[in-house]
Amino acid sequence: MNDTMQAVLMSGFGGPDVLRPGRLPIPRPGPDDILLKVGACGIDRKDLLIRNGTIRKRSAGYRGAAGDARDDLSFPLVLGTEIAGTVAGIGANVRGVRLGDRLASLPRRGHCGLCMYCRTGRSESCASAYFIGQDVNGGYAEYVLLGADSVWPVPDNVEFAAACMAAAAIGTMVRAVRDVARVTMGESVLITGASGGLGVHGVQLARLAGAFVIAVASSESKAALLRELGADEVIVSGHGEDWSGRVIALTGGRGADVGIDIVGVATLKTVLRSMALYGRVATVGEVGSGSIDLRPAIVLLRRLQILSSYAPGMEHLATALDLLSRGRVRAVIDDRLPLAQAAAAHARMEAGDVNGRIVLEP
Ligand SMILES: NC(=O)c1ccc[n+]([C@@H]2O[C@H](COP(=O)([O-])OP(=O)(O)OC[C@H]3O[C@@H](n4cnc5c(N)ncnc54)[C@H](O)[C@@H]3O)[C@@H](O)[C@H]2O)c1
Ligand SMILES: [Zn+2]
Repeated sequence: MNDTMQAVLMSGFGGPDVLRPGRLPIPRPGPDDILLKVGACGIDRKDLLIRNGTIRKRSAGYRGAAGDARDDLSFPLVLGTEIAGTVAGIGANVRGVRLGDRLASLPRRGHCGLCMYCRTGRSESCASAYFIGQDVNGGYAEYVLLGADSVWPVPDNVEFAAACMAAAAIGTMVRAVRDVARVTMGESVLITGASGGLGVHGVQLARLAGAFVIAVASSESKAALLRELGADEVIVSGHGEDWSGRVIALTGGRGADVGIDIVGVATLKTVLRSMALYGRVATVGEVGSGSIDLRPAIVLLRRLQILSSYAPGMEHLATALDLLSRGRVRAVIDDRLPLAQAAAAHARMEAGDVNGRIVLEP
């Protein structure tokens, strides 16, 4: 094995041009590491937020010590949290993984396994977990280090370009649709940001749950794809418009039973206005600092529940891979690009010109 690898190096915060192809030593697995040869790495919106400086700090879990001052990210950094590939090296403490195994990863690792959250199936809230492609180098590279606590086997009939999305783009929506909003047969479900990486899978999952699906998208070409994926109705709207009247009309004057808001500041208020009495709203998007003004009466008088759907867990990753394998959900791949095209892919996502996920294939 040659001892260097191709990687996309982020030289600092800025526009897409801070991402440049370069070379790094192939990382050596420590005792708790799995060395993965990357088959595919999806580009998550979070990668853009790290690159443009919206997210500037390491996560609190990085050193495992709660209360430590959080350090600034250091450069060069390799982005990439949505990873699938083949095991190429195994640390001495890792059990249950063999060379050549095909694996997909959660966006984080380092779960302690002992805290209240780890022991109750909520390890996404473990204080010692840290992020791949933020705190440590990620998947925009030929090789990446993962943890045994962050991986799940990929079924033989699922290609890496689909498997890499199983955690963030699909698993997050499994949690939002099934566990948080608890969508049931016959309900109406409104989904914003529907043509993005999370949304295209959320539409399919809500339909799979038996719902009547109303998707919001920004162009007619995106609407056509959403209909093909199972959306019953698509509202085509410019960013910032109030389309709640359309939702009310499409639901016979009642409003939607469930709202899955994948955008955030730009849409949450309109989602709340679109809800039926007793509506449940799951917020998925927006880690920026913007805010909305909210009249508490709208929540009270409509008897609304506003819920958070934070991050996929291992069970969501496993379920997503199973759904892909059984053909119940289709991974929507906008484009497959070599590592050298990472900056161009970021530019396209900034322009909003993407249906589903762009996937890098080293
Ligand atoms: N809750 C979680 O665990 C979790 C996990 C992954 C991603 N996310 C977040 O979910 C969001 C979506 O992620 P993604 O990877 O699908 O992103 P994406 O870029 O693939 O898709 C975002 C979609 O939102 C639309 N959009 C963007 N700005 C808009 C605006 N102002 N008004 C209306 N529509 C707008 C875009 O056109 C696009 O269709 C991001 O905020 C991301 O950080 C959350
Ligand atoms: Zn823990």
